[in-house]
Amino acid sequence: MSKPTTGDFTKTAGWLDWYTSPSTPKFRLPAGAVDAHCHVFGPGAEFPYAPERKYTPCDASKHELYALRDHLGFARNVIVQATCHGADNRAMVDACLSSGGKARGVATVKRSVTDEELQALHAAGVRGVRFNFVKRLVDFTPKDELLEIAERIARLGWHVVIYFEAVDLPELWDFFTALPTTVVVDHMGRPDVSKPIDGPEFELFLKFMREHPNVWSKVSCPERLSVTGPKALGGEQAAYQDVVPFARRVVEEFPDRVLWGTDWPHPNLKDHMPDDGLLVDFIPHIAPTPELQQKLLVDNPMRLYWPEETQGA
Ligand SMILES: O=C(O)c1cc(C(=O)O)oc(=O)c1
Repeated sequence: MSKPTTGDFTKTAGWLDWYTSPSTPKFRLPAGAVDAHCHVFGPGAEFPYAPERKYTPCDASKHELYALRDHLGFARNVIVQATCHGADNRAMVDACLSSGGKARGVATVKRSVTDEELQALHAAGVRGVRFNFVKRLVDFTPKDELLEIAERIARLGWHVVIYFEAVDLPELWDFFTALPTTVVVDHMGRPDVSKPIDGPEFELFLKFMREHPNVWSKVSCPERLSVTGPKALGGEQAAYQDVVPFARRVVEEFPDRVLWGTDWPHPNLKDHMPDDGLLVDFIPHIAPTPELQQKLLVDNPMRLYWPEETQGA
């Protein structure tokens, strides 16, 4: 992979660029595996970053994403709109459209989006919208506005992806449980993995999934959640051990409602940039059997993003 650029933009101070020479994973992904959470950034010269953004990244183009997909052994991608592009979905849509059917997308839209625009997003491969509640990433959007969007996209058969931090789940509970669609939680709702797995915070998250069969979770981002590591660098085969019990618990209890993604190009990491090949080697620690791996990496994302290929299967 070539070196990242930033076009006319100046990166946020301390920005870490993606890892340019990922190792070849030792773990062999099942055929048809989907990287169900990744992003594209710009390139800024072609797809400018949004004026309201909270960070300015390095560029991370569709070409780099496809190269990573092929290198790691994934068959497809789900490209999630990154907050640095606001509700301007052009970079994500362009990446979906030029993937030859190998990418689907999750968009960010405003209440003012027209039905024609939603139809165009659908035609490009978008199958969900993302609602973000992480305060360092976005400004607050009123919940009645989000509910109105959710009701409109439900008619298209799309789902809602939510990103929030564990401490905020009690306050967001009523809103999340009122959503009329499948609801996919980013990065397990960001548990504090230094707290006990059977403590009240993670128990609330498990209860959220247990009591609401429309709620799914991405068991992604160990590199973001880990406190004690070790880091996925230098050939480490047992990275982020403190995250393993949390992710494994979700995979084992809800095997048909979990997704996995690289989160490339890993926005806003402060400590280190992981080797994406070693991140793939993390998967069998949290999904230890071939059956769980098949569901996590193939069956579940295909059911959600390419249902037309799985119906009747
Ligand atoms: O934790 C983050 O900083 C982060 C940011 C974004 C985004 O800016 O869209 O997406 C993610 O999945 C994670």
